[in-house]
Amino acid sequence: MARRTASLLTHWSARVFSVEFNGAPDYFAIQDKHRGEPAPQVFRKVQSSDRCYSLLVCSSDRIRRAKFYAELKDKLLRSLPAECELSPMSSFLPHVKDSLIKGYFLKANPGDSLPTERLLRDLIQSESLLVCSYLKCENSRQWTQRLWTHTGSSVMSKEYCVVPTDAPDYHPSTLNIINSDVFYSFEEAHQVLRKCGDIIPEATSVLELLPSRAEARSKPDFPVIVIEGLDATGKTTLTQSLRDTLGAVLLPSPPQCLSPWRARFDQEPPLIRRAFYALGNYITAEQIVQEGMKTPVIVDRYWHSTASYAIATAVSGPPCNLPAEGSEVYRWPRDLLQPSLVVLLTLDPEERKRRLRDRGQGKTEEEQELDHNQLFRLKVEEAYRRISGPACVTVDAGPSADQVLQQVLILIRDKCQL
Ligand SMILES: Nc1ncnc2c1ncn2[C@@H]1O[C@H](COP(=O)(O)OP(=O)(O)O)[C@@H](O)[C@H]1O
Ligand SMILES: Nc1ccn([C@H]2C[C@H](O)[C@@H](COP(=O)(O)OP(=O)(O)O)O2)c(=O)n1
Repeated sequence: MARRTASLLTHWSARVFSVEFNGAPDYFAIQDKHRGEPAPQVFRKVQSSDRCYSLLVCSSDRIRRAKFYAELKDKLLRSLPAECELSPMSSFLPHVKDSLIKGYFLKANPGDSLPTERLLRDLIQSESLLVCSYLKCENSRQWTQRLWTHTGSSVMSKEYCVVPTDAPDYHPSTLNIINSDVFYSFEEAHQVLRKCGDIIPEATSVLELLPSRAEARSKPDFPVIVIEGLDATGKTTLTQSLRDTLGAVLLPSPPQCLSPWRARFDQEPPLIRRAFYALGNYITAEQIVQEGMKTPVIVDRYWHSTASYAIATAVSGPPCNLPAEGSEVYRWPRDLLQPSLVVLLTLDPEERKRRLRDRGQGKTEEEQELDHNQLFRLKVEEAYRRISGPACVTVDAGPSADQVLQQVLILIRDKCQL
Protein backbone atom coordinates (compact mmCIF):
# COMPACT_ATOMS: atom_id res chain seq x y z
CA MET A 1 0.00 0.00 0.00
CA ALA A 2 1.37 3.44 -0.89
CA ARG A 3 3.00 5.33 2.00
CA ARG A 4 0.56 8.22 1.78
CA THR A 5 -2.47 5.90 1.81
CA ALA A 6 -1.14 4.15 4.90
CA SER A 7 -0.60 7.42 6.76
CA LEU A 8 -4.04 8.62 5.71
CA LEU A 9 -5.63 5.52 7.19
CA THR A 10 -3.64 5.84 10.43
CA HIS A 11 -5.22 9.23 11.01
CA TRP A 12 -8.51 8.32 9.37
CA SER A 13 -10.80 9.20 12.27
CA ALA A 14 -8.94 12.49 12.99
CA ARG A 15 -9.58 13.65 9.43
CA VAL A 16 -12.16 16.19 8.36
CA PHE A 17 -13.89 15.78 5.01
CA SER A 18 -15.08 18.73 2.97
CA VAL A 19 -17.47 18.69 0.02
CA GLU A 20 -18.04 21.83 -2.02
CA PHE A 21 -21.35 22.68 -3.67
CA ASN A 22 -21.26 25.87 -5.76
CA GLY A 23 -18.09 26.99 -3.96
CA ALA A 24 -19.61 26.62 -0.46
CA PRO A 25 -17.98 23.86 1.61
CA ASP A 26 -19.74 21.53 4.01
CA TYR A 27 -17.58 19.71 6.58
CA PHE A 28 -18.03 16.30 8.15
CA ALA A 29 -16.02 13.83 10.23
CA ILE A 30 -16.32 10.12 10.96
CA GLN A 31 -16.69 8.29 14.25
CA ASP A 32 -16.97 4.68 15.34
CA LYS A 33 -20.40 4.79 16.87
CA HIS A 34 -23.59 6.56 16.19
CA ARG A 35 -24.27 8.99 19.06
CA GLY A 36 -27.50 10.43 17.75
CA GLU A 37 -25.96 13.33 15.76
CA PRO A 38 -27.87 14.54 12.72
CA ALA A 39 -26.51 13.70 9.27
CA PRO A 40 -24.08 16.30 7.84
CA GLN A 41 -25.65 18.95 5.62
CA VAL A 42 -24.24 17.37 2.45
CA PHE A 43 -26.25 14.18 3.05
CA ARG A 44 -29.42 16.02 3.95
CA LYS A 45 -29.41 17.36 0.38
CA VAL A 46 -29.48 13.91 -1.24
CA GLN A 47 -32.35 11.44 -1.57
CA SER A 48 -32.03 8.49 0.78
CA SER A 49 -32.04 6.10 -2.18
CA ASP A 50 -29.14 7.92 -3.89
CA ARG A 51 -25.65 6.46 -3.73
CA CYS A 52 -22.75 8.70 -2.77
CA TYR A 53 -19.05 8.03 -3.18
CA SER A 54 -15.82 9.81 -2.40
CA LEU A 55 -12.63 9.45 -4.39
CA LEU A 56 -9.45 10.75 -2.76
CA VAL A 57 -6.18 10.94 -4.69
CA CYS A 58 -3.42 9.89 -2.34
CA SER A 59 -0.30 8.69 -4.15
CA SER A 60 2.88 9.34 -2.16
CA ASP A 61 4.56 10.70 -5.32
CA ARG A 62 3.43 14.32 -5.62
CA ILE A 63 4.03 14.56 -9.38
CA ARG A 64 1.89 11.48 -10.01
CA ARG A 65 -0.69 12.74 -7.56
CA ALA A 66 -0.97 16.11 -9.31
CA LYS A 67 -1.22 14.49 -12.77
CA PHE A 68 -3.70 11.85 -11.65
CA TYR A 69 -5.95 14.39 -9.90
CA ALA A 70 -6.08 16.51 -13.06
CA GLU A 71 -6.83 13.49 -15.26
CA LEU A 72 -9.39 12.02 -12.90
CA LYS A 73 -11.98 14.74 -13.43
CA ASP A 74 -11.83 14.32 -17.23
CA LYS A 75 -12.05 10.57 -16.86
CA LEU A 76 -15.08 10.80 -14.55
CA LEU A 77 -16.89 13.35 -16.71
CA ARG A 78 -16.28 11.19 -19.79
CA SER A 79 -17.33 7.89 -18.26
CA LEU A 80 -19.99 8.54 -15.65
CA PRO A 81 -23.71 8.43 -16.43
CA ALA A 82 -24.85 11.94 -17.34
CA GLU A 83 -27.05 12.37 -14.25
CA CYS A 84 -24.18 11.76 -11.82
CA GLU A 85 -23.22 14.87 -9.88
CA LEU A 86 -19.55 15.56 -9.28
CA SER A 87 -18.33 17.99 -6.60
CA PRO A 88 -14.82 18.89 -5.43
CA MET A 89 -13.95 17.16 -2.18
CA SER A 90 -10.99 17.10 0.15
CA SER A 91 -9.87 15.55 3.40
CA PHE A 92 -7.41 17.09 5.85
CA LEU A 93 -6.10 17.17 9.38
CA PRO A 94 -6.96 20.63 10.76
CA HIS A 95 -3.82 22.73 11.45
CA VAL A 96 -1.53 20.08 9.89
CA LYS A 97 0.44 21.45 6.96
CA ASP A 98 0.54 19.38 3.79
CA SER A 99 -2.24 17.09 5.06
CA LEU A 100 -4.77 18.08 2.38
CA ILE A 101 -5.83 15.28 0.05
CA LYS A 102 -7.99 16.26 -2.89
CA GLY A 103 -10.64 14.33 -4.72
CA TYR A 104 -14.27 14.25 -5.78
CA PHE A 105 -17.64 13.48 -4.26
CA LEU A 106 -20.12 11.66 -6.50
CA LYS A 107 -23.84 11.42 -6.22
CA ALA A 108 -25.56 8.79 -8.39
CA ASN A 109 -29.22 7.95 -8.85
CA PRO A 110 -30.07 4.38 -7.74
CA GLY A 111 -30.44 3.39 -11.41
CA ASP A 112 -26.90 4.63 -12.15
CA SER A 113 -25.17 2.94 -9.26
CA LEU A 114 -24.21 -0.19 -11.23
CA PRO A 115 -22.26 1.56 -14.02
CA THR A 116 -20.84 4.00 -11.46
CA GLU A 117 -19.55 1.21 -9.22
CA ARG A 118 -18.16 -0.64 -12.23
CA LEU A 119 -16.14 2.46 -13.12
CA LEU A 120 -14.98 2.96 -9.54
CA ARG A 121 -13.82 -0.70 -9.36
CA ASP A 122 -11.69 -0.08 -12.44
CA LEU A 123 -10.28 3.15 -11.04
CA ILE A 124 -9.49 1.71 -7.64
CA GLN A 125 -6.96 -0.62 -9.27
CA SER A 126 -4.78 2.46 -9.27
CA GLU A 127 -3.06 2.55 -5.91
CA SER A 128 -3.39 6.33 -5.96
CA LEU A 129 -7.08 6.27 -5.28
CA LEU A 130 -9.04 5.74 -2.09
CA VAL A 131 -12.75 5.12 -2.62
CA CYS A 132 -15.51 5.27 0.00
CA SER A 133 -19.20 4.73 -0.41
CA TYR A 134 -21.90 6.28 1.73
CA LEU A 135 -25.16 4.60 2.61
CA LYS A 136 -28.15 5.68 4.63
CA CYS A 137 -28.85 3.44 7.62
CA GLU A 138 -32.21 1.77 7.57
CA ASN A 139 -34.73 3.26 10.03
CA SER A 140 -32.51 6.22 10.85
CA ARG A 141 -31.37 9.40 9.22
CA GLN A 142 -27.76 8.49 9.86
CA TRP A 143 -25.28 7.85 7.02
CA THR A 144 -22.28 5.56 7.14
CA GLN A 145 -18.97 5.60 5.30
CA ARG A 146 -17.33 2.41 4.05
CA LEU A 147 -13.82 2.29 2.74
CA TRP A 148 -13.29 0.09 -0.32
CA THR A 149 -10.40 -2.31 -0.46
CA HIS A 150 -8.06 -2.36 -3.41
CA THR A 151 -9.78 -5.27 -5.08
CA GLY A 152 -12.94 -3.23 -5.12
CA SER A 153 -14.97 -6.39 -4.77
CA SER A 154 -15.54 -6.17 -1.04
CA VAL A 155 -15.51 -3.47 1.59
CA MET A 156 -13.35 -3.25 4.68
CA SER A 157 -15.07 -4.58 7.73
CA LYS A 158 -14.94 -1.24 9.45
CA GLU A 159 -17.85 1.04 8.94
CA TYR A 160 -17.97 4.60 10.29
CA CYS A 161 -20.78 7.03 11.03
CA VAL A 162 -20.55 10.41 9.33
CA VAL A 163 -21.25 13.41 11.56
CA PRO A 164 -21.24 17.17 11.00
CA THR A 165 -18.21 19.10 12.20
CA ASP A 166 -17.29 22.80 12.49
CA ALA A 167 -15.54 24.71 9.73
CA PRO A 168 -11.77 24.72 10.43
CA ASP A 169 -9.98 27.93 11.56
CA TYR A 170 -8.01 27.98 8.31
CA HIS A 171 -9.50 27.11 4.96
CA PRO A 172 -8.20 23.61 4.05
CA SER A 173 -6.94 24.73 0.64
CA THR A 174 -4.31 26.87 2.43
CA LEU A 175 -2.69 23.83 4.08
CA ASN A 176 -0.72 22.64 1.06
CA ILE A 177 0.31 25.93 -0.63
CA ILE A 178 3.96 25.85 0.45
CA ASN A 179 6.04 23.86 -2.04
CA SER A 180 2.97 22.65 -3.94
CA ASP A 181 1.77 25.98 -5.36
CA VAL A 182 4.41 28.46 -4.24
CA PHE A 183 8.11 27.66 -4.02
CA TYR A 184 10.35 29.59 -1.66
CA SER A 185 13.73 28.56 -3.05
CA PHE A 186 15.34 27.72 -6.35
CA GLU A 187 16.01 24.19 -5.15
CA GLU A 188 12.36 23.45 -4.30
CA ALA A 189 11.09 24.48 -7.74
CA HIS A 190 14.06 22.87 -9.49
CA GLN A 191 13.31 19.55 -7.79
CA VAL A 192 9.79 19.48 -9.28
CA LEU A 193 11.03 20.02 -12.83
CA ARG A 194 13.83 17.49 -12.37
CA LYS A 195 11.33 14.88 -11.23
CA CYS A 196 8.95 15.37 -14.13
CA GLY A 197 11.65 15.11 -16.81
CA ASP A 198 10.58 11.56 -17.70
CA ILE A 199 6.91 12.47 -18.29
CA ILE A 200 7.45 15.99 -19.70
CA PRO A 201 10.50 16.02 -22.01
CA GLU A 202 10.29 19.84 -22.27
CA ALA A 203 11.25 20.06 -18.57
CA THR A 204 14.78 19.00 -19.48
CA SER A 205 15.08 21.87 -21.98
CA VAL A 206 13.92 24.32 -19.32
CA LEU A 207 16.43 22.96 -16.79
CA GLU A 208 19.23 23.59 -19.29
CA LEU A 209 18.36 27.30 -19.40
CA LEU A 210 18.60 27.81 -15.65
CA PRO A 211 21.46 29.56 -13.90
CA SER A 212 23.87 27.19 -12.20
CA ARG A 213 23.26 28.73 -8.80
CA ALA A 214 20.35 30.76 -7.55
CA GLU A 215 22.02 33.10 -5.10
CA ALA A 216 22.99 36.31 -6.88
CA ARG A 217 26.71 36.72 -6.40
CA SER A 218 26.48 40.49 -6.60
CA LYS A 219 23.82 43.14 -6.24
CA PRO A 220 23.14 45.41 -9.21
CA ASP A 221 24.51 48.95 -8.86
CA PHE A 222 21.40 50.54 -10.43
CA PRO A 223 17.80 50.48 -9.17
CA VAL A 224 15.53 47.59 -10.16
CA ILE A 225 11.85 48.53 -10.54
CA VAL A 226 9.14 45.89 -10.95
CA ILE A 227 5.71 46.78 -12.36
CA GLU A 228 2.89 44.43 -11.33
CA GLY A 229 -0.87 44.26 -11.91
CA LEU A 230 -3.63 42.27 -13.56
CA ASP A 231 -3.72 41.96 -17.33
CA ALA A 232 -4.64 45.25 -19.09
CA THR A 233 -3.84 47.49 -16.13
CA GLY A 234 -1.18 49.17 -18.30
CA LYS A 235 2.04 47.36 -17.41
CA THR A 236 3.34 47.19 -20.99
CA THR A 237 2.50 50.85 -21.65
CA LEU A 238 4.13 52.01 -18.40
CA THR A 239 7.21 49.80 -18.54
CA GLN A 240 8.01 50.96 -22.10
CA SER A 241 7.65 54.61 -21.09
CA LEU A 242 9.85 54.07 -18.03
CA ARG A 243 12.47 52.39 -20.20
CA ASP A 244 12.51 55.35 -22.58
CA THR A 245 12.41 58.04 -19.89
CA LEU A 246 15.05 56.53 -17.63
CA GLY A 247 17.26 55.04 -20.33
CA ALA A 248 16.65 51.72 -18.60
CA VAL A 249 16.64 48.13 -19.78
CA LEU A 250 13.21 46.45 -19.86
CA LEU A 251 12.96 42.78 -18.96
CA PRO A 252 9.74 40.82 -19.50
CA SER A 253 8.80 38.03 -17.12
CA PRO A 254 8.66 35.10 -17.70
CA PRO A 255 11.88 35.71 -19.66
CA GLN A 256 11.86 35.53 -23.45
CA CYS A 257 13.94 32.32 -23.48
CA LEU A 258 11.04 30.46 -21.81
CA SER A 259 8.45 31.51 -24.44
CA PRO A 260 8.71 28.28 -26.46
CA TRP A 261 7.76 26.24 -23.37
CA ARG A 262 5.16 28.44 -21.74
CA ALA A 263 2.04 27.08 -23.47
CA ARG A 264 3.20 23.54 -22.70
CA PHE A 265 3.55 24.23 -18.97
CA ASP A 266 0.28 26.20 -18.85
CA GLN A 267 -1.49 22.87 -19.56
CA GLU A 268 0.09 21.17 -16.57
CA PRO A 269 -1.39 20.90 -13.05
CA PRO A 270 -0.49 23.69 -10.59
CA LEU A 271 2.48 21.88 -9.00
CA ILE A 272 4.37 21.72 -12.32
CA ARG A 273 3.05 24.91 -13.87
CA ARG A 274 3.92 27.05 -10.84
CA ALA A 275 7.38 25.49 -10.52
CA PHE A 276 8.00 26.54 -14.15
CA TYR A 277 7.01 30.17 -13.45
CA ALA A 278 8.99 30.21 -10.19
CA LEU A 279 12.14 29.14 -12.04
CA GLY A 280 11.56 31.84 -14.67
CA ASN A 281 12.12 34.43 -11.93
CA TYR A 282 15.61 33.07 -11.25
CA ILE A 283 16.51 33.47 -14.94
CA THR A 284 15.13 37.04 -14.77
CA ALA A 285 17.17 37.65 -11.59
CA GLU A 286 20.34 36.66 -13.40
CA GLN A 287 19.49 39.03 -16.27
CA ILE A 288 18.75 41.80 -13.74
CA VAL A 289 22.19 41.43 -12.16
CA GLN A 290 23.91 41.59 -15.58
CA GLU A 291 21.96 44.60 -16.85
CA GLY A 292 21.74 46.37 -13.49
CA MET A 293 25.50 46.89 -13.43
CA LYS A 294 25.11 49.23 -16.41
CA THR A 295 21.66 50.87 -16.25
CA PRO A 296 18.42 50.95 -14.22
CA VAL A 297 16.25 47.87 -14.87
CA ILE A 298 12.47 47.80 -15.34
CA VAL A 299 10.80 44.38 -14.95
CA ASP A 300 7.30 43.56 -16.25
CA ARG A 301 5.96 41.11 -13.58
CA TYR A 302 8.16 39.15 -11.16
CA TRP A 303 7.72 37.25 -7.90
CA HIS A 304 4.51 39.04 -6.82
CA SER A 305 2.75 37.70 -9.95
CA THR A 306 4.10 34.19 -9.46
CA ALA A 307 2.94 33.95 -5.86
CA SER A 308 -0.36 35.85 -6.17
CA TYR A 309 -1.75 33.91 -9.15
CA ALA A 310 -0.66 30.63 -7.55
CA ILE A 311 -2.25 31.44 -4.19
CA ALA A 312 -5.47 32.76 -5.76
CA THR A 313 -5.82 29.58 -7.83
CA ALA A 314 -5.07 27.26 -4.91
CA VAL A 315 -7.52 28.88 -2.48
CA SER A 316 -11.14 28.21 -3.39
CA GLY A 317 -14.04 30.50 -2.49
CA PRO A 318 -13.95 34.18 -1.49
CA PRO A 319 -10.89 36.30 -0.50
CA CYS A 320 -11.60 35.73 3.22
CA ASN A 321 -10.34 32.14 2.69
CA LEU A 322 -6.85 33.46 1.84
CA PRO A 323 -4.12 32.89 4.44
CA ALA A 324 -4.18 35.85 6.86
CA GLU A 325 -1.96 38.87 6.35
CA GLY A 326 1.51 38.15 7.76
CA SER A 327 1.28 34.42 6.93
CA GLU A 328 4.55 32.77 5.86
CA VAL A 329 2.84 32.07 2.53
CA TYR A 330 3.42 35.73 1.55
CA ARG A 331 7.16 35.80 2.28
CA TRP A 332 9.81 36.47 -0.36
CA PRO A 333 12.03 33.48 -1.37
CA ARG A 334 15.27 33.69 0.58
CA ASP A 335 17.47 33.19 -2.48
CA LEU A 336 15.68 35.42 -5.03
CA LEU A 337 17.09 38.86 -5.84
CA GLN A 338 14.94 41.61 -4.30
CA PRO A 339 14.04 44.62 -6.44
CA SER A 340 14.42 48.20 -5.18
CA LEU A 341 10.73 49.00 -5.76
CA VAL A 342 7.56 47.07 -6.72
CA VAL A 343 4.66 49.10 -8.12
CA LEU A 344 1.22 47.50 -8.27
CA LEU A 345 -1.11 49.04 -10.87
CA THR A 346 -4.76 48.82 -9.85
CA LEU A 347 -7.73 49.65 -12.02
CA ASP A 348 -11.47 49.91 -11.66
CA PRO A 349 -12.85 46.54 -12.98
CA GLU A 350 -15.10 48.21 -15.57
CA GLU A 351 -12.24 50.32 -16.97
CA ARG A 352 -10.05 47.22 -17.03
CA LYS A 353 -12.68 45.34 -19.05
CA ARG A 354 -12.98 48.32 -21.43
CA ARG A 355 -9.21 48.30 -22.01
CA LEU A 356 -9.26 44.54 -22.55
CA ARG A 357 -12.04 44.93 -25.13
CA ASP A 358 -10.24 47.80 -26.88
CA ARG A 359 -7.06 45.80 -27.07
CA GLY A 360 -9.09 42.94 -28.54
CA GLN A 361 -6.34 40.35 -28.19
CA GLY A 362 -6.74 36.68 -27.49
CA LYS A 363 -6.47 36.03 -23.79
CA THR A 364 -5.04 33.14 -21.83
CA GLU A 365 -7.63 30.94 -20.17
CA GLU A 366 -6.54 32.29 -16.82
CA GLU A 367 -7.08 35.87 -17.93
CA GLN A 368 -10.51 34.94 -19.28
CA GLU A 369 -11.28 33.49 -15.90
CA LEU A 370 -10.21 36.76 -14.27
CA ASP A 371 -12.80 38.42 -16.42
CA HIS A 372 -15.60 36.07 -15.51
CA ASN A 373 -14.59 35.31 -12.00
CA GLN A 374 -14.61 38.36 -9.86
CA LEU A 375 -13.62 36.40 -6.76
CA PHE A 376 -10.46 35.18 -8.42
CA ARG A 377 -9.50 38.75 -9.42
CA LEU A 378 -10.09 39.99 -5.87
CA LYS A 379 -7.95 37.16 -4.46
CA VAL A 380 -5.08 37.92 -6.87
CA GLU A 381 -5.16 41.62 -5.93
CA GLU A 382 -5.36 40.89 -2.20
CA ALA A 383 -2.47 38.42 -2.38
CA TYR A 384 -0.42 41.06 -4.28
CA ARG A 385 -0.98 43.47 -1.40
CA ARG A 386 -0.03 40.95 1.28
CA ILE A 387 3.31 39.85 -0.15
CA SER A 388 6.25 41.30 1.73
CA GLY A 389 9.99 41.68 1.34
CA PRO A 390 9.59 44.07 -0.60
CA ALA A 391 5.89 44.91 -0.36
CA CYS A 392 4.33 46.63 -3.37
CA VAL A 393 3.34 50.28 -3.60
CA THR A 394 -0.13 50.65 -5.13
CA VAL A 395 -0.74 53.17 -7.92
CA ASP A 396 -4.13 53.88 -9.46
CA ALA A 397 -3.74 53.21 -13.19
CA GLY A 398 -7.04 54.96 -14.05
CA PRO A 399 -5.61 58.38 -15.05
CA SER A 400 -3.98 58.95 -18.48
CA ALA A 401 -0.85 56.98 -19.38
CA ASP A 402 1.26 60.12 -18.94
CA GLN A 403 -0.19 60.89 -15.50
CA VAL A 404 0.50 57.32 -14.37
CA LEU A 405 4.07 57.61 -15.68
CA GLN A 406 4.63 60.88 -13.81
CA GLN A 407 3.32 59.39 -10.59
CA VAL A 408 5.58 56.36 -10.85
CA LEU A 409 8.59 58.56 -11.70
CA ILE A 410 8.00 60.49 -8.47
CA LEU A 411 7.90 57.19 -6.55
CA ILE A 412 11.12 56.04 -8.19
CA ARG A 413 12.87 59.32 -7.36
CA ASP A 414 11.68 59.10 -3.74
CA LYS A 415 12.50 55.46 -3.13
CA CYS A 416 15.43 54.82 -5.44
CA GLN A 417 17.15 58.23 -5.49
CA LEU A 418 17.11 58.19 -9.28
N1 LIG B 1 -3.27 54.95 -18.39
C1 LIG B 1 -3.96 54.48 -19.41
N2 LIG B 1 -5.12 55.04 -19.78
C2 LIG B 1 -5.86 54.53 -20.79
N3 LIG B 1 -5.53 53.43 -21.51
C3 LIG B 1 -4.38 52.82 -21.18
C4 LIG B 1 -3.54 53.29 -20.13
N4 LIG B 1 -2.48 52.46 -20.02
C5 LIG B 1 -2.64 51.51 -20.97
N5 LIG B 1 -3.77 51.73 -21.67
C6 LIG B 1 -4.32 50.89 -22.76
O1 LIG B 1 -4.92 49.76 -22.13
C7 LIG B 1 -4.59 48.57 -22.83
C8 LIG B 1 -3.83 47.60 -21.91
O2 LIG B 1 -2.57 48.16 -21.58
P1 LIG B 1 -1.24 47.28 -21.51
O3 LIG B 1 -0.11 48.26 -21.27
O4 LIG B 1 -1.14 46.39 -22.71
O5 LIG B 1 -1.56 46.43 -20.20
P2 LIG B 1 -0.86 45.11 -19.60
O6 LIG B 1 0.56 45.06 -20.10
O7 LIG B 1 -0.92 45.34 -18.10
O8 LIG B 1 -1.68 43.95 -20.01
C9 LIG B 1 -3.79 48.98 -24.05
O9 LIG B 1 -4.67 49.08 -25.16
C10 LIG B 1 -3.22 50.35 -23.67
O10 LIG B 1 -3.02 51.16 -24.80
N1 LIG C 1 6.97 36.25 -13.12
C1 LIG C 1 5.80 35.72 -13.50
C2 LIG C 1 5.08 36.24 -14.61
C3 LIG C 1 3.88 35.68 -14.95
N2 LIG C 1 3.36 34.67 -14.21
C4 LIG C 1 2.08 34.07 -14.55
C5 LIG C 1 0.94 34.52 -13.66
C6 LIG C 1 -0.24 34.35 -14.60
O1 LIG C 1 -0.58 32.97 -14.61
C7 LIG C 1 0.29 34.69 -15.97
C8 LIG C 1 0.02 36.12 -16.38
O2 LIG C 1 0.80 36.43 -17.48
P1 LIG C 1 0.22 37.11 -18.81
O3 LIG C 1 1.27 37.00 -19.86
O4 LIG C 1 -1.16 36.59 -19.06
O5 LIG C 1 0.13 38.61 -18.34
P2 LIG C 1 0.14 39.93 -19.21
O6 LIG C 1 -0.75 39.70 -20.38
O7 LIG C 1 1.58 40.16 -19.54
O8 LIG C 1 -0.40 40.97 -18.25
O9 LIG C 1 1.70 34.44 -15.88
C9 LIG C 1 4.08 34.17 -13.14
O10 LIG C 1 3.62 33.22 -12.49
N3 LIG C 1 5.29 34.71 -12.79
